[in-house]
Amino acid sequence: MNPINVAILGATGTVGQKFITLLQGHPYFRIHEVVASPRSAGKPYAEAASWKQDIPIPQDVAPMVVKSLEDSLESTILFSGLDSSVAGEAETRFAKQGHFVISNSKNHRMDPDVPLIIPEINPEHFEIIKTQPYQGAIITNSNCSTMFLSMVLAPIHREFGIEAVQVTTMQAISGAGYPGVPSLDILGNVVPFIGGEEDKLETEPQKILGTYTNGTIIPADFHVSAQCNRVPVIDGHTETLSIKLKKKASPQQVAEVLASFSGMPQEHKLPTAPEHPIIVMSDENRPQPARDIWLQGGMATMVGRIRSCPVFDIKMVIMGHNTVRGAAGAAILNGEALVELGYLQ
Ligand SMILES: NC(=O)C1=CN([C@@H]2O[C@H](COP(=O)(O)OP(=O)(O)OC[C@H]3O[C@@H](n4cnc5c(N)ncnc54)[C@H](OP(=O)(O)O)[C@@H]3O)[C@@H](O)[C@H]2O)C=CC1
Ligand SMILES: N[C@@H](CC(=O)OP(=O)(O)O)C(=O)O
Repeated sequence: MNPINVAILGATGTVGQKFITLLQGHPYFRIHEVVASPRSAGKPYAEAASWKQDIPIPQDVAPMVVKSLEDSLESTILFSGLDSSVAGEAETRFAKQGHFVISNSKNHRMDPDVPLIIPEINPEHFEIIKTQPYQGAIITNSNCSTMFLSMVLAPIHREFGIEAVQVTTMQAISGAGYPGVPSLDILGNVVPFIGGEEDKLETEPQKILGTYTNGTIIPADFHVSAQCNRVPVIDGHTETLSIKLKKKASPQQVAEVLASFSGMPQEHKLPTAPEHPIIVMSDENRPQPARDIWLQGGMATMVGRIRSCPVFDIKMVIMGHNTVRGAAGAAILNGEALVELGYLQ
């Protein structure tokens, strides 16, 4: 396959930098354009970005002149890590122009004709892009905490049915972008509020686990109650859950269903797919963000402490890399699925 040219929208940001890192040597995609705010536009990328990754800025990207949202773009796929203040209007405009926009931003996630894709769970939802009034399309991935939550709820819901979920998050500071949360607010502290986050966790999983019929996504019918906290961890969102099941199951049965879960990315061996999307850990003090986020290249959801809940039925701890599986890696996997399933004609 000839490499497909891609642009990174919001290329200088936390998610944008992760896109650039993860796309090095990608077998399908080649970075052709980088786009950011008027503050960065016109500068070489290396000068515009406050680079925070563990590898140097790739040599082919460093001298690229940053474009602005007003420029016309040449790339087929636009991976978007745009600030949500500008993502909504810009992504619509680019889709109208014929680009395939694969977005991390919240703006279009709940639009009725926009799929909210986790390809292990709902690749059939891609079909809805045919109903969009654009020459191109908009495809979204979920909020980062929703990603790990949905990944474990999907196999449990399929096997046992879910009535209700209570989730409490401990979210890393990289989730707030750069420069993000001031150091004096977060060092030695926990902030029990992340604007808009609880609403996303309470609505996005039902759309992802919903049923696609006749051009509509009918949301799954369980309730989620979420409480979200920012904690002084650099990368890795941890969540504790209690789940009320429709059909009773033992912790052992739940663990088996989670450990054996896989989907379309694994069947098609997509380049960014983790071999095992869910890793069930047996040590009683795992998963931990400082130890476990890079398992399966940062693309897995780690699960531990699966046990009975005296109030609901089952409780557990889950964790994943928020800027990889929770953001850039998820969007790249969606791009690979889009290509593999033949939607990019
Ligand atoms: N961090 C995470 O873990 C996750 C983030 N997301 C979402 O991804 C998106 C990006 O997040 P993140 O990378 O953390 O944020 P950052 O604040 O780190 O980066 C924001 C990016 O948007 C660009 N931008 C800001 N204003 C404009 C503008 N007026 N025109 C064009 N570009 C602009 C910035 O460019 P410049 O540098 O020039 O200002 C920068 O490249 C957000 O919508 C966020 O909600 C989703 C899931 C997880
Ligand atoms: N709000 C998330 C990151 C994020 O930007 O989410 P969303 O894309 O849903 O706005 C966090 O703070 O960790």
